[in-house]
Amino acid sequence: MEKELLQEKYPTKEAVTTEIINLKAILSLPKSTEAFMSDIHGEFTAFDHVLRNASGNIKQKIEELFNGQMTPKTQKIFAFLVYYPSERLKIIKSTFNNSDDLKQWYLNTFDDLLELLKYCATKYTRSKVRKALAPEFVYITEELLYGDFTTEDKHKYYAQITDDIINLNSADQFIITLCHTIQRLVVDHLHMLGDIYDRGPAPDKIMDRLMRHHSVDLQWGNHDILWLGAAAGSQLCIANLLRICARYDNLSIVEDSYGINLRHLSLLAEKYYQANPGFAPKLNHQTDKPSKAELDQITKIHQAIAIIQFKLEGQAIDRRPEFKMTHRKLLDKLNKERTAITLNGKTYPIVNGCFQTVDPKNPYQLCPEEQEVIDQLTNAFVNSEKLHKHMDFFMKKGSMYLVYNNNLLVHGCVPVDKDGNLEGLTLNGQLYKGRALFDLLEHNLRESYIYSKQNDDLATDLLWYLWTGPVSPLFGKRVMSTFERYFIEDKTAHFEEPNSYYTLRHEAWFIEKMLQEFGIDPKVGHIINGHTPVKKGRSPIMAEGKMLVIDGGFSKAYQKTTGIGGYTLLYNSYGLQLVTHQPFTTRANAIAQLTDIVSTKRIVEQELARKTVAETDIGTKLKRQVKQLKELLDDM
Ligand SMILES: O=P(O)(O)OC[C@H]1O[C@](O)(COP(=O)(O)O)[C@@H](O)[C@@H]1O
Ligand SMILES: [Mn+2]
Repeated sequence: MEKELLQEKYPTKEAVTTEIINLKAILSLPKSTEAFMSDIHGEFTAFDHVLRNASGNIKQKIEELFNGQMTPKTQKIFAFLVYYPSERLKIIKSTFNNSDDLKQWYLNTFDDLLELLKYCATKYTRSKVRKALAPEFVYITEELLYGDFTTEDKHKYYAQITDDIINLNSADQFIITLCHTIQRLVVDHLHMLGDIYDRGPAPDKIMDRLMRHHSVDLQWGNHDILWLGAAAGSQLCIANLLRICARYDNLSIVEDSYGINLRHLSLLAEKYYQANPGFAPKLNHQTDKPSKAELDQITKIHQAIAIIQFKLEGQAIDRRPEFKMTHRKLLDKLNKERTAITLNGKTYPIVNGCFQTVDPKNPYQLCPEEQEVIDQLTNAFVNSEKLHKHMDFFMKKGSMYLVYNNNLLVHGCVPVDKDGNLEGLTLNGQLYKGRALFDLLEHNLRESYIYSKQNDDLATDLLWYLWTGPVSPLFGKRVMSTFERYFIEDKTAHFEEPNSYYTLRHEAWFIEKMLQEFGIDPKVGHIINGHTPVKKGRSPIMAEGKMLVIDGGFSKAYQKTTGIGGYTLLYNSYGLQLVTHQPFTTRANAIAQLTDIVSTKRIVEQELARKTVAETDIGTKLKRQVKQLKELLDDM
């Protein structure tokens, strides 16, 4: 802060001294808990559950506090009240048949919740706890929380407060807000390492939830870029996004949640495409039950938008030779009959072909109806109010990477060659690699988002590059073999060669080098990635604990690969811990059966002494403020 501003804010010696004491007290508090999650892929209910149980932390705190006083079963019932207060209150209350018993239950529950809240609040200043309380209950909660119950008068006074809460019918609301405050205090800050969108059914609800979260940052994932790109007017992103929504039977997100009309696309699909097993949507058999007619329609839309995508990609590759992607132009490699394709000297038969709108003489040209459809869609995406609400938030809280408390947070990778040298992208004669590549891509993304009317300028094309380009840090593979996966049976043609980063990241020297590139002390820092599901039997902890991969498969489609339901990484004053979650079934089931999904917690790194706020990024800022205040005091 400027000296003049400080002087204005703290005009007297007393004011300055008080603030210095305040700040120093905060610096000596234990470091608060950060949670890291990644690759939620539209699985809102599982995500919401993990937020509510604070990645298993609430259960642990209840254990620490009430072991010996509550049986494990009572602890579980209590924990679920904290996670789902409204729903559990209804269930619990229905078990009482007289008001006296209910009143006793309320009194006991107030006591237990206040004790738990007090325990969770020890790390924070009173002012921070106050901010986490519902305004209408601040006064009462503070009285009960910090009150002195020793004298008889006081006792009466507190009994009066709790009586009033019950008699004025505020007991349920009081319990609900106490539970929410506990949820909020247990994890102080949330990092989301990308891929909120695609595959699962409710990314929009995740965004709504995040927008209400008290403290969050986001690192963009390759799938999120498709939605940011769509809002920024990138037709390539729109086509890819719609293709994936059709593939996972999720078109309703686009139509119902974001109000984008797909009628034109559907009419085009109906006109040109037929049933085709290669384009039948992947269904989540627990929740999806489309009719035969709906399935037919989705299958046709899926083909129509895939072909538009392949055509638009060919055009972009020609427009941007600097992307070095000519090998990804595939429509012109089909034989005349469109029954075979020759790639890298090898000919493969085509299965499930649907090239009826592809003109062999001009394969990348959209037919007039396709052009009309994609233009209409672009207009709809660029103008969707709800989409912009979510994407504005993504822009505000999001970035390509984040350096936070000595950790580097990146969704995918830092592109390198096989020897671990930084690999880059040359644009207008200049090579961008490492941190500069991330900064360049972020700069262009922000530019393109502001100027959403343009849809084939470099900044907009770079959004598509982020999704699929050979040196994209968010994608991390040489090619995305979407075309081959649809039309070629031979699995060898589906291979997507990963960047060398993914082999090298097992080695400590390499991670140290990458940390240095981002200005982080390699001795204490870590890299945290999402993006690549950690396969069954493999460890998410690599390079002597310096590299952590937290894509544990929140996405149902990937749970077979990972064998679990997802990871959360926690970083608190004691160190780093990795929490494994079991697959989540349904919210109703969790509430009724009290099924928690936390299974194990693994210590990644333990601090020798408990870490304090002084040792964090915020601590550094506060120390700077203390220094300035001391200088001010000297001048007074
Ligand atoms: O599982 P699907 O729907 O076939 O998608 C596979 C595609 O997804 C990708 O893995 C990208 O998505 P992720 O970021 O989730 O890995 C591509 O590399 C691959 O071609
Ligand atoms: Mn990803």
